[in-house]
Amino acid sequence: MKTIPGFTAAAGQLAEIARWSHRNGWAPATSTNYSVRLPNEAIPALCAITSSGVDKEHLGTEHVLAIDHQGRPVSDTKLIPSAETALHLMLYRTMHAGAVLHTHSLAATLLSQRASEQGHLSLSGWELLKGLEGIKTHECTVQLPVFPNAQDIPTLAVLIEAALTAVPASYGFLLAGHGLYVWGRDLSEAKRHLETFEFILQCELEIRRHGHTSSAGPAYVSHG
Ligand SMILES: CSCCC(=O)C(=O)COP(=O)(O)O
Ligand SMILES: [Zn+2]
Repeated sequence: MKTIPGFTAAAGQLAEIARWSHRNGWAPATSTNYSVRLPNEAIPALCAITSSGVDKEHLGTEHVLAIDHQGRPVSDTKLIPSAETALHLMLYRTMHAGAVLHTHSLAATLLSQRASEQGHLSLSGWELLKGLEGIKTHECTVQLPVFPNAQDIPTLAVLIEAALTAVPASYGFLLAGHGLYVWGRDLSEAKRHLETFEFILQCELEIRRHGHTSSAGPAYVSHG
C-alpha cells in the first residue's frame, strides 16, 4: 500500500475496534465490518475499511485497505474490501458519516428479525440513550429503522439511501436477521453509538425473554 495520509493511524484504530467488537461477542464467524473516513488531503482515498472475510478476533492493520468514493482500492493491494462496502459508501455520502461500524450481535440479530414487519424498533426511557449525540434525557424515544436484509448490497444501499433521505436516522439502522449499522462524526462518536445501541438492544432482548424483574411493577413499558 503506498503512503496515504492518515491511513496507518486509521488502520490501527479500525483493527482495535474490530478486535474489541469480537471480544464483546458482536462479531461471530467472519461477520462485521468497520471503516473510517480519511483526512480530506487523502483524496482520492475516501476511507479505510476492513477487508472481506477476515476473522475479527485476529484482525490486524494488514487487513485494512483504503478505498475511493466508488469502493475501489486506492493503491496496489491484494485485499478485497468488505462485501458491504456499498452501505459504508452510502453513509459517507448521505449521512456525512466520519466512521461506520457494523456488528452482528445476538440482540441486534434477533430484535431486527422480530421488528422487521413494523419497520423500526422504538427505544424509550433508557438512561444510556444519552450516549447518543444530542440526547440529554432518558425521557425520549429513538427510532432505529429496520430494513429487510438482502444479498445484493449495492441495491440495498440505494433503497436505504432513499429511506434515510426521507426520514433521516441520525445514528444507525438494523438489517432484519442480520445486524446493526451505526455511524458518527468520527470514530470515537461511532464507537460510543455502537456501545450505546448494543447495550440497549441487550436490555430490550432481556425484557422480551424474562419480562421485568421488579416486584413493584414494571419500570419500563416496551412499545417495540
Ligand atoms: C459470515 S458473515 C456474512 C457477511 C456479513 O454480513 C458481514 O458482515 C461480513 O462481510 P465482510 O465482507 O465485511 O467480511
Ligand atoms: Zn453483515
